[in-house]
Amino acid sequence: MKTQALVIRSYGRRFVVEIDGTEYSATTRGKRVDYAVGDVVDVTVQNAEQVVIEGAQPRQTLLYRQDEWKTKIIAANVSRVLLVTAAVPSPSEELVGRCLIACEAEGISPVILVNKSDLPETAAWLAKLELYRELGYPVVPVSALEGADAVRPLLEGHTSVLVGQSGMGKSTLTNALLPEACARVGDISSALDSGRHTTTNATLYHLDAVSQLIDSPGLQAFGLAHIAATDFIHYFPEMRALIGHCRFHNCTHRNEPGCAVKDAAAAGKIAPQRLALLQKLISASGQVPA
Ligand SMILES: Nc1nc2c(ncn2[C@@H]2O[C@H](COP(=O)(O)OP(=O)(O)OP(=O)(O)O)[C@@H](O)[C@H]2O)c(=O)[nH]1
Ligand SMILES: [Zn+2]
Repeated sequence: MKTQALVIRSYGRRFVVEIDGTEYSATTRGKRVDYAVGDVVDVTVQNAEQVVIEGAQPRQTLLYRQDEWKTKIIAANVSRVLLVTAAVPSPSEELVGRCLIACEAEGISPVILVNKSDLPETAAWLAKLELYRELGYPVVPVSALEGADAVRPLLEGHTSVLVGQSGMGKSTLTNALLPEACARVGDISSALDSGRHTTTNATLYHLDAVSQLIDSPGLQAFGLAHIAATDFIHYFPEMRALIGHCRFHNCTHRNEPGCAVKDAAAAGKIAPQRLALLQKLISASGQVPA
């Protein structure tokens, strides 16, 4: 029987999909394995436990990161990214900036969750993140240990994904947010989890009839090699009005005279770390802007 299914768990090469609330273990045809949690896929049902994925329906959004060599899909069809940060252990502001750019590039609305608000170290980290609130990104303090209720209203009607460095509290948040009945992982997932070489890439949970939450594994870097050098500036909201105002159309905003972006930074209108990130992304892209 052929039908459609939702990918709810990814192990890299194997998947768990859901059809009408029932989980199936899924393999793919041939070498194609680039399916992601959140994908709606066409499947052939083989028996009560197994399906084969034949292909994917077009995606509304695809959140992924890419270094020089490798693409890492985070999730498909998400409408909201919850960027989970915390004052401990050692948050990276650059990672926050990069994740925001990935969201902007895909047209997904990001929210910065500042977890562990119960810790005294949080105040200083919140002060640093004030810049991002000024740029228009919601910055929401929360304590997963104390209940995570501040997050609930953000999830209604969305497929949301938790993204962030290891140890920031994504799993703790997920557990705090899940309705009691969903907290346990289904039988198929448990069976695959206990197998060999099963790196879980992400898991989708149903919060209610219209809201889904995807937990993704911790990341240490956020490669943006899929974005063209000249496109980066479009994803910095504070720089958009300056596009086309540099003297050179292929300005790298580094050493060129008449650079509108550097002038704005010198006048205090653009934060130094934002200019530095733009310059770094353009250099790292290795592409000479056309
Ligand atoms: N004080 C405090 N500690 C928290 C809070 N949320 C999580 N933690 C702790 O932070 C540590 C990491 O939490 P996890 O939920 O495992 O973090 P994670 O982001 O899922 O980490 P990865 O699985 O490596 O991606 C654990 O020791 C949690 O108990 C919080 O709100 N307050
Ligand atoms: Zn410039």
